[in-house]
Amino acid sequence: MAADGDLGIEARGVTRRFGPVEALRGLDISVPYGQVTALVGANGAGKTTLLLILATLLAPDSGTVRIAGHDTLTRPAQARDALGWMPDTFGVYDQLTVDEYLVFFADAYGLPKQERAGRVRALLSLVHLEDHLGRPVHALSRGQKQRLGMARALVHRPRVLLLDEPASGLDPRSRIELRDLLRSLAADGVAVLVSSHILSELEEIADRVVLVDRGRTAGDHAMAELAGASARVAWRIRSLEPERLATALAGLLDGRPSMRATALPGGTEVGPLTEAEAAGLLAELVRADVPVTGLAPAGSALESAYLAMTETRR
Ligand SMILES: Nc1ncnc2c1ncn2[C@@H]1O[C@H](COP(=O)(O)OP(=O)(O)OP(=O)(O)O)[C@@H](O)[C@H]1O
Repeated sequence: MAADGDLGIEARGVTRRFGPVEALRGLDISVPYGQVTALVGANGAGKTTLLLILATLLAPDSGTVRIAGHDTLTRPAQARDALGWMPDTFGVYDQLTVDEYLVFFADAYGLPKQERAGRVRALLSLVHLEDHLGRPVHALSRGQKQRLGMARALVHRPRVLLLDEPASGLDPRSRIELRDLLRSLAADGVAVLVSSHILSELEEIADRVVLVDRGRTAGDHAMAELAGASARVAWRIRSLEPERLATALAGLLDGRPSMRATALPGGTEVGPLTEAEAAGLLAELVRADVPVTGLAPAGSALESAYLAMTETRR
């Protein structure tokens, strides 16, 4: 566990209500510097509410929030200086050009005038929007707006970065670039907190996963622990004789209700299994003379872990 001084974000016992809805019910979260932490949870779990509170845009009803060591209630300006925020929806500055938009935020953060033009150019190049200089923001596509939002969040070189669903509108290449950018920011010591429903992507980006369930923290895990050899995931098995495979699997899985076998166009999905269990299953299929031509993990380990964690609580 990281020491207090290593934490870019530290929130304790955060509650927030909207009328009768208890969006947050005593949530705790710690986000260390130098790591990407993923925030995952079902629709309505409270992720956006938490991010808005961390970004000082919404006040909690109770609890404490520290950004880069600054209490957001007593030292909001210092907290804001330390953090970059990329919301899931874009702002209301559509009439500005792409560069005017970034200059506006550079000014708002008090960037010295002589640094401004260089910083704006560097940011546009970082998010691959340099060809859009001078174009109005409203003429950008959704994904391009998201990339501009990323540049905006980084204008003042924040030590803490909050991103709400940053990959939702991005094309495949931009997603890979976002992943690389977040990894390099973490390598530079930034504390990154990113919420997303795309678990297979988070698996490649995040060092840690915080699971939010109905307004509370329901788990805090190192990705290596969830996605390592001991993680249980679904496996895809191919056979020259699918019917024989199905019969053998039905026998082998009988009496193991937590295990499923589903025939899919690309093979039969079986699981969840650890690597050792998958190897054991393969040996049994071979012993039963099933002509197996392939066995490989299917889907994402984080997805399986998420489904297992949310299942056990219902
Ligand atoms: N401004 C608001 N007024 C009323 N209720 C709200 C408001 N904002 C959020 N809520 C409620 O608070 C709960 C948490 O919402 P929140 O947007 O934080 O969830 P989320 O985890 O971000 O969900 P999603 O994955 O769908 O984006 C939901 O029940 C939602 O309906």
